[in-house]
Amino acid sequence: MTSDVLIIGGGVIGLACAIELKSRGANVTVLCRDFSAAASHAAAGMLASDAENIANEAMLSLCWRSRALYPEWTAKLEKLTGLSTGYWPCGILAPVYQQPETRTNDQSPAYWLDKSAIELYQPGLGADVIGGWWYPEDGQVDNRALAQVLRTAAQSLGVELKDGIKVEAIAQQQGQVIGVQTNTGLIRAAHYLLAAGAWANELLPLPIRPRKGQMLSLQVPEFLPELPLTRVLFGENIYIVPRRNRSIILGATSEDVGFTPHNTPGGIQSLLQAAIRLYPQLENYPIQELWWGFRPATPDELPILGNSHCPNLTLATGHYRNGILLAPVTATLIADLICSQTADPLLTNFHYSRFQAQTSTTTSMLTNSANFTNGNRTNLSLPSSEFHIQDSGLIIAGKTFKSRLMTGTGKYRSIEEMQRSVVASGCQIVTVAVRRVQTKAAGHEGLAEALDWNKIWMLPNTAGCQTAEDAIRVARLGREMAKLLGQEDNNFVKLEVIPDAKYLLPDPIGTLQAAEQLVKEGFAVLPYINADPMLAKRLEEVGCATVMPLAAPIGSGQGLKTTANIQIIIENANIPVVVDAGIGAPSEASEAMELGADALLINSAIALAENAPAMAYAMNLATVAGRMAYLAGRMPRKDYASASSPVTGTITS
Ligand SMILES: Cc1cc2nc3c(=O)[nH]c(=O)nc-3n(C[C@H](O)[C@H](O)[C@H](O)COP(=O)(O)OP(=O)(O)OC[C@H]3O[C@@H](n4cnc5c(N)ncnc54)[C@H](O)[C@@H]3O)c2cc1C
Ligand SMILES: CC(=O)[C@@H](O)[C@H](O)COP(=O)(O)O
Repeated sequence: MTSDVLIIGGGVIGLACAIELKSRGANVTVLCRDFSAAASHAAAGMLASDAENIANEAMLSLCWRSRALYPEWTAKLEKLTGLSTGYWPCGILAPVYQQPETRTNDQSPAYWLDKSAIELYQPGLGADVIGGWWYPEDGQVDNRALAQVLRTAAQSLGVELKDGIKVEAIAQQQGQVIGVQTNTGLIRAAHYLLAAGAWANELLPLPIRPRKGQMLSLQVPEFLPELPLTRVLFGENIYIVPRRNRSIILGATSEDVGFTPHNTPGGIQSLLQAAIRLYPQLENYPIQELWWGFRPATPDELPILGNSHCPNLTLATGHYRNGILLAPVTATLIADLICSQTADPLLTNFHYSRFQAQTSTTTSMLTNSANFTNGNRTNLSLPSSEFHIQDSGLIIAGKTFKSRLMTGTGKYRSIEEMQRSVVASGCQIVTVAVRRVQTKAAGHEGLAEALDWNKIWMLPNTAGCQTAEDAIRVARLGREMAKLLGQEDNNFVKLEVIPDAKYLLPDPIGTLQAAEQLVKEGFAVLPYINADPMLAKRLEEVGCATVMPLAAPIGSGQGLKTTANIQIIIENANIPVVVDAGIGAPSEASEAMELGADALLINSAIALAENAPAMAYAMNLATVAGRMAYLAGRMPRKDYASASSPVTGTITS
């Protein structure tokens, strides 16, 4: 199937664009990994152009234009589907506890209400509220209802919606996108739109980071026949959004913790405290639901809209706190651009190139991997090819690494050999056995000082721990060790719980127990496991940052002995799968990457090679080659031969 426009991402932005493009005559397909795992479902749905006090003029214009489109846009969608979006131009009231400074943006219609006026406007506010701003033009939409309406509308218009499809890479050739590599194969279109929200930088090196927000909802008690709140309350570190269906949404925290899942007691407590201070009677309302989501944040907090470095790829992402509000205007501007090549002047303010000094979207995966040198140049001479496939690199717990090969530090004949091998491997993550460094075990003296931790990310591991308790303790020591070596924000731990000395096979139960505890303590946990798909899923569910299934026992060099199970793990994982242990040769490293592993951890095969740095270099190339081959898409296996040259036109006697 080839469509005119293929959209990556089915949040409100992808769906709103799909509908607009379809209504202008395009054939549209939307690929989405999971329609409900989206910021669009997690949001509060405020349309807060004025209450947000936006200082950037272009952004303010964009927000105003979008808010102005809302009544007609939602009316059309509701007519088409017969469903309600919950659009409610209810205004936003922003109570304050201290005399406010002047507003950054004095162009918005905003009215100051003193204490007595605000009490009349909204009875029941906290006693220490001294007044507040009233923004009559702002409002809200029920974002979950809106997402459902958008899906229904898209379907009824004939947009092809494909759920459960993960785009793994954007394939490019000669400056054009030639297809997207997915978990179900390569899919092609004439034009592509990237609308993958907080996950966009898994596909292109755009500076988008997830900004987690925790939320909860309460229910208006039955003994209150009327809604106690009929407008949004926008307070300090809290907003309270009353829905017409008697839910009251409270949000939201703003946390820079990567894609760490779950609600936390601290997060929910801070919301409840702020909400009760602002509107005390909420204290007694029943709690309905808790959830969290990831805002797609850019460094300047403005979206990335418009053309990309490829003429047939358009960008609509990075909407951060205002994506629900900005959906209609984004759809209009993007459809103008794709269908009529008309670029609204406003778009220049949101072009990706404003970040170009910090990030290059045209660097290829080959170039990235080959040139990464930990500060020392390796002598890699890979061909600079324009037939590369864009690959953003490996993302673990919100941190991006260009290299997909991790190495260890043990078993080398000398520190100097280890240093040269680490450089030749091109790796950016090196795992270190916390216990051995702490006890200065043979071969580990001076190890911590031997590598430049400004350039290499330390992955402390719990090698030598036989129980969950032991591993938890050593993980905490590891975090301190990383801090001491200058990596203040390093919360990574490679979790190994290994009671068995002969095969060094990990204890699945101890690993799961330790992982659960360490995730609660804020660690990014990378558990070493047997290649067990069920265990991998459970570890993902408790919030691990990766899973690290073994290819074969540690140090055995037996190669990929667990292929079938690793394949299942890869198929089902939403977190990176790092094949760890047992790889003996570059062909095996490549094979694991060809299967779709996100990364490899290789120690013994490098350290025990006759020429360790040369083997490290070979493993580097094999990792890149395997990844590239995976992204390029292997030809299907066939039972019979099929001639490579044409069978017609031969000379017959
Ligand atoms: C707690 C919270 C409160 C918020 N409150 C508000 C608010 O009150 N008002 C407001 O205007 N905005 C709010 N926002 C922001 C708003 O939700 C987002 O800006 C908006 O939803 C972004 O929409 P999107 O479609 O770009 O991304 P998303 O809604 O995140 O959708 C992206 C989709 O792409 C899919 N995807 C990602 N990668 C791939 C891939 N490789 N292959 C296939 N599919 C992929 C994901 O599964 C997802 O379904 C809030 C956000 C949060 C988290
Ligand atoms: C260093 C480390 O973490 C190893 O325990 C890892 O499992 C790699 O195994 P190989 O040594 O078999 O590559």
